[in-house]
Amino acid sequence: MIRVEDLVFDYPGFRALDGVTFAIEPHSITALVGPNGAGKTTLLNCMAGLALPAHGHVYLDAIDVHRVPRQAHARMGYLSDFFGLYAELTVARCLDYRARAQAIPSARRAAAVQRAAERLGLSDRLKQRAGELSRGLRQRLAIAQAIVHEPAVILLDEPASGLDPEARFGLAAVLRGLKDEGMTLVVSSHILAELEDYSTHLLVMEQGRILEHRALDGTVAPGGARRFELTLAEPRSDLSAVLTSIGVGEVLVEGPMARFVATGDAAAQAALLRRLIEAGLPVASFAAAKSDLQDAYLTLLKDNRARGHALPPPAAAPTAPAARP
Ligand SMILES: Nc1ncnc2c1ncn2[C@@H]1O[C@H](COP(=O)(O)OP(=O)(O)OP(=O)(O)O)[C@@H](O)[C@H]1O
Repeated sequence: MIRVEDLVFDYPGFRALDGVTFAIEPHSITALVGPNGAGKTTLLNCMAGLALPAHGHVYLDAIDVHRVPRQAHARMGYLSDFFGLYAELTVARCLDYRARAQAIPSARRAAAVQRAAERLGLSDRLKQRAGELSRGLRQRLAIAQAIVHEPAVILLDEPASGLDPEARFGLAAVLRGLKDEGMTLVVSSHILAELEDYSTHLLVMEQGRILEHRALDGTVAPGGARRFELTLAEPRSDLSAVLTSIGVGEVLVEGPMARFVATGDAAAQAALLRRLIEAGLPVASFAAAKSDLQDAYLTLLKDNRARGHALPPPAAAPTAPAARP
C-alpha cells in the first residue's frame, strides 16, 4: 500500500531521516513512535509529499508521492500536529471548504460533508462554529476535514495530544472505525498505552532511523498462530497437562496463569474457550496476550543505547538541504 524507500531528509546541517525504508499493509493502523526529535514529523511530512527528501522515494500503491503529489493527495489525508481551523466558519462550512479544496464535484459535495461529519460523530454540530467546539471536537473536525475526500490513507501527527482521557477514548474508537471501513492509518503519538489498543503495527524510530517495525496482533508465526493468556480462579496442578491435551502449544504455567500459542480466528478462539471450560478449568479470564508496548518500547530504546547506537550517529547533512515547505 505505502512503500518508503531509502528516504533521506536534511535540515540545514542536520540529517533528520537517514535511509528510512519500510512498507505498510492496507487496512492497518501503524503506530509511529520514538523519542522527541526522532524524525516522526519529518517522516510524515515526507510521506504526505509536503517535504522533499534529498534521496529516496515514497510510493502510494504505484503513485510516486513526490513525482505526482496531486495524484497522491487525492488518495491521502494528512493531519499536522499543529493544525488550524477557521474558527468563524461552521462545521459544515469547514467541511465544505475542504471538499472544494479537494475538487469534489458540487453535485457530490453536500453528501461528502454529511458523510465526513457522520464518520466523526459531528452530524449534530454542523451549524456550530469551529471556534466554539471543545478541543476534542475540534480534533474530530480536523480529522473529518482530512478525510472528506474519502482517502485510502490517512497520516495523523499526534492526534491525541492535549485531549482529556474521555476525548482520547473517543478518538481511539474513531480511528478503529476508519480502519474497519477500509482506510490505512499511520498515527504518531507518545501515548503508548492507547496506541496499543487500536494499532495493528508498531514502527519505532530513533535518530532518523527505523529501530523496529512489526505487527502487534500477537501473531507469533505464519498461519495466524497467536499467543493467549489464561487466568484461573485458583491454581490447578494439571493445568499444563490439560492445555497440552487440548492441542495448544508452547505452554507456560505460573500459578493460576498460563500462556500458550493457538491457531485460528475468533470462532476457533470461542471453541477453545469452550473446551477449557468443558475440561473443568475454573476460567477467570482468557484473551489474546497483549504485547505490553510500553515495556517493549523502553527496552528497545535502552538496548539500542546500550549498544552505543550500533548505528553511527546521523551524519550532518552533506550538501545544501532541501527546504521544508
Ligand atoms: N526546520 C527545522 N530545521 C532544523 N532542524 C529541524 C527542523 N525541524 C525539525 N528539526 C530537527 O529534526 C529532528 C527531527 O524532528 P521531528 O520534528 O521530525 O521529530 P519528532 O520525532 O516529530 O519529534 P517530536 O516527538 O518532538 O514531535 C529534530 O532533531 C529536530 O530538532
